[in-house]
Amino acid sequence: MSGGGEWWQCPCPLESVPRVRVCDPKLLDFIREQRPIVITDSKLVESARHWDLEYMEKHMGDCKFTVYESKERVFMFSDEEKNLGNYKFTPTATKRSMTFQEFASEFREAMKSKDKFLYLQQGLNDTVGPTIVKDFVGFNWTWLTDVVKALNWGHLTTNMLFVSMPHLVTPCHYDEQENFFAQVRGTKRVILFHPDNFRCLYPYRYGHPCDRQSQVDFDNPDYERFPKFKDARGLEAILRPGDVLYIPRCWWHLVRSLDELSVSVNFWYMSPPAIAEDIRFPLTASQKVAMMRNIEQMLLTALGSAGEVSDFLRMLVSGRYDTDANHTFRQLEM
Ligand SMILES: O=C(O)CCC(=O)C(=O)O
Ligand SMILES: [Fe+2]
Repeated sequence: MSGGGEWWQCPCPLESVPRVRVCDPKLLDFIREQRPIVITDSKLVESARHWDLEYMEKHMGDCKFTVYESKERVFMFSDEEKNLGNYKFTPTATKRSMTFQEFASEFREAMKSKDKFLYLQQGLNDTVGPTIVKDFVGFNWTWLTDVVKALNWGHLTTNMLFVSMPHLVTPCHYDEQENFFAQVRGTKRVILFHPDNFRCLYPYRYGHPCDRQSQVDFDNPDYERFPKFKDARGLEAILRPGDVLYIPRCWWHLVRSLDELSVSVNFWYMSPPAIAEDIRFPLTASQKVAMMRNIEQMLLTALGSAGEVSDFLRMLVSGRYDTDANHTFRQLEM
């Protein structure tokens, strides 16, 4: 992927994510309909507005943070523990553990030497210093709790803290939780795709360490391998301090940090519990994604290897479901 300060050209056509004020009566409808929006003026993370490198270095305490280090600007997420299919895969980023003070000093060093890139990504917990805890308690939980209650979402699972050098990229992927993504400092550009772009974005298989990530390199798309990527249609949002982006579950997103230092905190929530009687047919695109994952998981567990799953799916589909259904009917009617 390209780096530097130039404006990155996304290969897909993009429209803008609507910006909606916190007091707008349509806000909850957007979220209920699972449409991404940028919520403004919520003051959700206002109490963290002074979180810069110096402040965090002083107040984060001695706890350890997960920091990814890479020679490239692209930080593809991977998890070897999820490698149930025993795929051969070498991550480009190294996962390290360090205090915030160590991170801050390596950050400054790397900004000068430009020989490596660092991205801190850590779930916030109560091991951070008391001043940060106070800022965290000062988040606008009153607003958030009311919204989450009105939406009937499940519980808050994680507040991920992202501290990034300029022009780093989290490549296109989807998560399985609802996300309020709050920009604290600096600017981020987020590209989003509706879950019905699944066939255009070619996720790695379930059981691969890069599960839920697109295989398409957005800087150099291989249209021969991934021909439907041409049909992908996205949305884009520029997030500045105070903006909160709602990323609905199973929506694809690619995130680029733009300036000196970017600090973001997300709020990952479990979706409303799926009660069998409440499931409406036909399924929504995100429910289909969830169903595909369940099927892939079941097949990998039952058949034991990625190769067996491949053979099984081919046997199921070849000459049967990969042909035009009407064509088959016409032939039968003759
Ligand atoms: O900010 C980033 O780099 C990634 C954020 C993200 O993927 C998320 O919050 O789900
Ligand atoms: Fe994500």
